Amino acid sequence: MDSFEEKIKGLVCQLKASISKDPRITDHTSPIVLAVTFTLPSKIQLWIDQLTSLQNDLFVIKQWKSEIRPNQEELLELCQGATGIICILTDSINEDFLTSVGRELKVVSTMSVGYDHIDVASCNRLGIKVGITPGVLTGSTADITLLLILGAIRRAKEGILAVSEGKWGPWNPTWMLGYEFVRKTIGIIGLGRIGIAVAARTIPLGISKILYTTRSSDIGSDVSDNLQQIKAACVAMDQLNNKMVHSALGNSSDTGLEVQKSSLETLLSESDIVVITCNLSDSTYHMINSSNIKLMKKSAVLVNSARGPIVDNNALAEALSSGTIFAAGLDVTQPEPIPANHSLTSHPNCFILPHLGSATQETRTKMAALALINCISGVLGIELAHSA
Ligand SMILES: O=CC(=O)O
Repeated sequence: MDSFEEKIKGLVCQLKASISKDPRITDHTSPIVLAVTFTLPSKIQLWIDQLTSLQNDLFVIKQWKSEIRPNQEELLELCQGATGIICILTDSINEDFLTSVGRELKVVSTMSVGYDHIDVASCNRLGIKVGITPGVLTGSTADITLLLILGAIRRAKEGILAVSEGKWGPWNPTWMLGYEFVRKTIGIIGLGRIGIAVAARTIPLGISKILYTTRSSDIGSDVSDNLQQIKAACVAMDQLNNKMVHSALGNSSDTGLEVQKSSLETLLSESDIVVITCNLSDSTYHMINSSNIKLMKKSAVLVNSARGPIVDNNALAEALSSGTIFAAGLDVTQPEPIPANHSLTSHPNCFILPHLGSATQETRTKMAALALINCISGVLGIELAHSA
């Protein structure tokens, strides 16, 4: 965070110089307008407040402060004439919006790693930069994905419901059994930063094979080597801890980890845990549909921490009801929020969280810092730290 603070400090100094009324520094005639569509985490909001106090006829900050999200008309009103916009993933930054905002717009900086809510092709055509916040949310999103995997595979939702609904009877050896990870295969659809972090988190639980799809040619031997090393370290630790007793990782001589790129079909049919961590795009919309969900094992779980529309909800609801798959864990749905009376919401085998992937104090602060850095950089015409 310190390096982010330093970076923001430097950029704010440059911005201040640019909005100073000194004619030797100021070469722009229309004011710089920053539009911020939400209230940032407190540490970063302080920077926005500081900038707000500098407002003059060369610099204006407009910020949406209400808890209720703006509708499209209100969003446009807020952003009209903006030079830079800091937005979030629920703001629809489409072509109409971009052209209506006006010609001064230089940068749209979203506080998210996903950018399916922004028409990047139109931004490129109009010369508008698009800032995103990758990297800083990898760990927290991987953590919540692991929570979903565990919640689905160990029937957490059913267990919680049984307790709250008074259906917790006497201890029963065959009641509410799930599955474990030992010698299982995890399939990661879209093995990028988050996918790799998820895979790494499942290795200590006993996973022995990772299948993956990726847009790039493959993940590279360094990533694969790192995953192998995690496995070797976990097995060594397990052997040390369990010399005389049951080994948590199963057969202690089973030290290998297979890491293989595969087709979607092979991944779906061979994996015990299928995790979606890819981007939403035209080619991944409803990628998990009624025909390919049938390829999955009856005992398999499907986890989505990427974007809701990658999974066809109806197909998933049907697969859960018919026992085609064992359970699902979702941090994202289509739509969001998913209605409380939706068939997936009430499904006992569908463990749903309300898009909490990056929701930690630390991560959201870093994301906001990066979004601010990207926005000021774009306004000043400096290369963005991370662009779409
Ligand atoms: O979903 C969260 C993000 O894209 O940052």
